[in-house]
Amino acid sequence: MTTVQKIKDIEDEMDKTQKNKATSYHLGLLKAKLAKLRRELIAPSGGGGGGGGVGFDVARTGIASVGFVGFPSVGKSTLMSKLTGTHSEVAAYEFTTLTTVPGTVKVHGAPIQILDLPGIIEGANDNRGRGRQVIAVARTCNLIFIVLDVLKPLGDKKLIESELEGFGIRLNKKPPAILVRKKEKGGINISNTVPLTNLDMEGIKAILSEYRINNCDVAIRQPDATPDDLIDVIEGNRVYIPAVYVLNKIDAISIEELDLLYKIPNSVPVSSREWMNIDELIETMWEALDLVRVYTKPRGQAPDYNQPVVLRRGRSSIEDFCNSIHKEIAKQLKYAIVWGASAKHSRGQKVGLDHVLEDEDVVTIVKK
Ligand SMILES: Nc1nc2c(ncn2[C@@H]2O[C@H](COP(=O)(O)OP(=O)(O)OP(=O)(O)O)[C@@H](O)[C@H]2O)c(=O)[nH]1
Ligand SMILES: [K+]
Ligand SMILES: [Mg+2]
Repeated sequence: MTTVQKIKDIEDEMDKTQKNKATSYHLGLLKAKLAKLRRELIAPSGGGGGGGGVGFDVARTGIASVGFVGFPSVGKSTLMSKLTGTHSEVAAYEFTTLTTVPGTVKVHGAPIQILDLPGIIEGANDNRGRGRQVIAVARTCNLIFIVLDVLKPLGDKKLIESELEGFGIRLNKKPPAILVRKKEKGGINISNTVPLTNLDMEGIKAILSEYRINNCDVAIRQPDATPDDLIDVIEGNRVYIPAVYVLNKIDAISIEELDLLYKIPNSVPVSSREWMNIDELIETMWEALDLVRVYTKPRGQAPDYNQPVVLRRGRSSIEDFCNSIHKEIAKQLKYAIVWGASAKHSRGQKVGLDHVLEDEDVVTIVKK
């Protein structure tokens, strides 16, 4: 039996199994088995897997990258070309784009790399089409634009999501607040700081046993944690990436139809070809990227608002700020003065290397 058939069998059995207390253990086992098979499926039998393959790996530039994922001919290249001014072939036939095409767009002073990708088809993680390479690139992006054709958005949305999920990409989700610490002995210890709604002891035990984990501490701090969350933590190779649903070709539908589309969370309706609502799309991109702009103020002078130093959230300390200007600066720092949201007061706060900056802060570096 092939892995794909085995997966299908388990999915069928899960569909047939009623979800209740008595079946928690059984369902937990099935879910863990399924996760292991899916891993087998995407693990490369020869060459790469995580890597892109010829033409898929492109040089990364800019502070963050946005990957365009979608079925063929939904308008990915039309959008990317107009957004960045970089040429990427557009045509009415499917699979016009055959490789990663990079471009750059400057948003609020920050250069953002845009990666136009080939269309994917259902069964991408079964390596049909170029799905595997496309999704491998998507896995390394800071934001994914899932581009949908408004004439068939909902069905396509589900399919694309499940292709990405199959590759360990978790969209618009935080890593689960679950800790699994394996030990040499002592059996299994499960503790939860919150009442659990989707996970019970039987289910947890089944999953651990399927992974042959006999000694460990499990600490759960998330009330709605699911068996899949636990499996994600055990598997450990998941990536958590924000996604925006770009509903393209709104020029082809009526206002009434458009009203319904607005109900899809994290979505922006646009027309790439007619350049409709692109401003909202860019603003949404900016917010989803969650970048931190820092303006430099030389001592005794006005801040330079034209050339922000752009940092990523979580890597926005004074040290990160110094390093992004020049490797030596952090060593020479006596202290920094900060104005803005991260500062305790408006007079300018004296801070050290580990101070965390916020978007639009102003910084003066004082050297030793
Ligand atoms: N009506 C309408 N047509 C569009 C829009 N954007 C793109 N198209 C058309 O859709 C077709 C496919 O556009 P592409 O940009 O090549 O689509 P793609 O997603 O890059 O396609 P592949 O690279 O083949 O996956 C072309 O005929 C475009 O002119 C839009 O906003 N409205
Ligand atoms: K096309
Ligand atoms: Mg294209």
